[in-house]
Amino acid sequence: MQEQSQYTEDNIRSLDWKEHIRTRPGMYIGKLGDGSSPDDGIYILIKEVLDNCIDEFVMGAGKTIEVTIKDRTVSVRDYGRGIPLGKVVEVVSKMNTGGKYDSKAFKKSVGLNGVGTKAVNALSSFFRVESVRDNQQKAAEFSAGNLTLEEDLVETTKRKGTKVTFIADDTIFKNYKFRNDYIVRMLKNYCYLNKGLTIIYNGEKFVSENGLKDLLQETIAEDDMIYPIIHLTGNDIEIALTHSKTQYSEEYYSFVNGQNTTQGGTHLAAFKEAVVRAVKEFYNKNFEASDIRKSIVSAISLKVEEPVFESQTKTKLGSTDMGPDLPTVRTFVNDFIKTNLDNFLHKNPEVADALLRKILQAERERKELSGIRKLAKDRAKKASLHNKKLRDCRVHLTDAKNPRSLESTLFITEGNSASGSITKSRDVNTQAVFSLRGKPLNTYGMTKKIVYENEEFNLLQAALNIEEDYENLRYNNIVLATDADVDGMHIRLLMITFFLQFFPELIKEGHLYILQTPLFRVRNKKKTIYCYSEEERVSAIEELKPKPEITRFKGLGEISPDEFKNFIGEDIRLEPVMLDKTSSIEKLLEFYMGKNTPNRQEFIIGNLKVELDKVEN
Ligand SMILES: Nc1ncnc2c1ncn2[C@@H]1O[C@H](COP(=O)(O)OP(=O)(O)OP(=O)(O)O)[C@@H](O)[C@H]1O
Repeated sequence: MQEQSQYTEDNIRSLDWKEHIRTRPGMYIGKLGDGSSPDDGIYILIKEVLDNCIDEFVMGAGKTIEVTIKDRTVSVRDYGRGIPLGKVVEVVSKMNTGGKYDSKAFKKSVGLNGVGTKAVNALSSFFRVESVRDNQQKAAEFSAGNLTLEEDLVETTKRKGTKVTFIADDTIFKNYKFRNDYIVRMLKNYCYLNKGLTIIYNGEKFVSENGLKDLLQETIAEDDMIYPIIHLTGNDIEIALTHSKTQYSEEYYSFVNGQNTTQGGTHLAAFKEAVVRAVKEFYNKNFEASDIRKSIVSAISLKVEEPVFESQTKTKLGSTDMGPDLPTVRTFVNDFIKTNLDNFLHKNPEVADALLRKILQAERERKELSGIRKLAKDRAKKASLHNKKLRDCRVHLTDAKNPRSLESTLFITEGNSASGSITKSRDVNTQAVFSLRGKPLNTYGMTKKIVYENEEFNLLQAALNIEEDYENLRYNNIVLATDADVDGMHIRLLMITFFLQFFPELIKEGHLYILQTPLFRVRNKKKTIYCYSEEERVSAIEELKPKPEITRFKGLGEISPDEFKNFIGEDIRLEPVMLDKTSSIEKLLEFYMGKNTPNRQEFIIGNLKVELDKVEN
């Protein structure tokens, strides 16, 4: 009753655009992470600005885009037509204002809502837009979406185009840092999808001549391919595919109107189905779909009119049709692949033979595994009922409707006290804990059978729920939380080996992380600072002068649950395990785990670098 009587006119608020974006940033730019994941909002900000430049390129205006990132200042310059000078302020600060609503030309663009730049503007502590046309320039500056400066029109000799500079607001994006490799990957993707476009990023030049073929070439090494990349292009569709010798699972890249749809959607579903159907028809055999798709490495790009995405971040296509009064996405993709893949296989019998051998091999392996798999599954089921290894959380990645699903995290720990501390201090909604019993098995050189036979791995696989495919992955973040001593490093290495060998996509798609834990605590009566490096320690001591107390943390087990909360809560620091080329998975494993390299192992354990791609071959 009390509550109802408090409900008056005063309770009804309507937010203005800036406020709305700033109170609900997730709706516009997705995750508010610190930049350690490629789908964090700070990268979406860049993308929103870039998408407008790309639209200009697609219109035939401006072949070069310059991107500069210095610390936290991002600037993006295109040589397109330039925003109409009288509208420069409006298009970046008035919701649903844009030039793409009724233009036929923009039907196949991703920018239609008239929202993107406004979101960037509202979420930036500094935002400047400059447009040049007909030797005149108009510029304006904002802070958190509020106009702070509007320059008069001035004469200029600059080339026409638009330049946007912004600094993401660190009261919204806390502790963020741009990761160069994520940005490079994003920019490269733009190049693959826009042949002829040059992007210059901090002076480095990116350009692609062969589109999706170049993309795959980057992901998989020539000698890991069962047959050379098949690259098929048509009106509004481009696909590329091959099969890997070493990779167990399936790998897909998908794009719609130049947008990387990291969560797939109707076009990807259609592509998977179409490949299976075309292959079955070509060989005239009723193969299992999973045998055909096993080890596939592929990409599809589609152009759809007025696409519908499932959110403003545009990572999943929802459209069922190619556009108004056009066939369905499914029919379109299917027809294209049926005709063109079939033709290709007829014309290239050596590829057809290689593919057939691969499918038959997958079939054999599946049958071999099926007996043991069933056993293992039953065992895992029984065990998971009272799985002491797993302390699960409530929200999982598979609960797509729950906005917190992206936060779902599985900590893999070792040692009773560390597991205990994490279990006590975690957020039971989103953080689960899997405890290893001592050192896990070294899986280097073993076959997938071991994942089923080894109880620990089998339970881990069951917890992750990726036995059939990655779509059912239950946690967005898989975090290795081991001590920073030699044993801990070794366990970390063994676990990375395990994932590299059997689930490389988890690494490629950025799900695997290493938990950073502080080396020191520096505090005085008023303040506590946790330090993750020597430099941080020095500056903390400086800050808390004259006589702070300094404690060195040796292992995770030593840190009390209360204290642990500070490291796995909001301020959690995660270092992603990165892998740029599957190409070298074999070589990498050999390098890391090769039996003949005890010296190397010593070296690695002492100097374990998280970025695996830095290994020299
Ligand atoms: N680099 C640019 N060159 C030319 N015009 C631009 C540029 N950036 C923005 N504009 C103009 O500003 C308008 C608003 O851009 P904004 O990013 O806010 O929305 P949008 O691209 O129309 O749609 P979306 O919400 O999907 O991003 C665009 O429609 C376009 O007319």
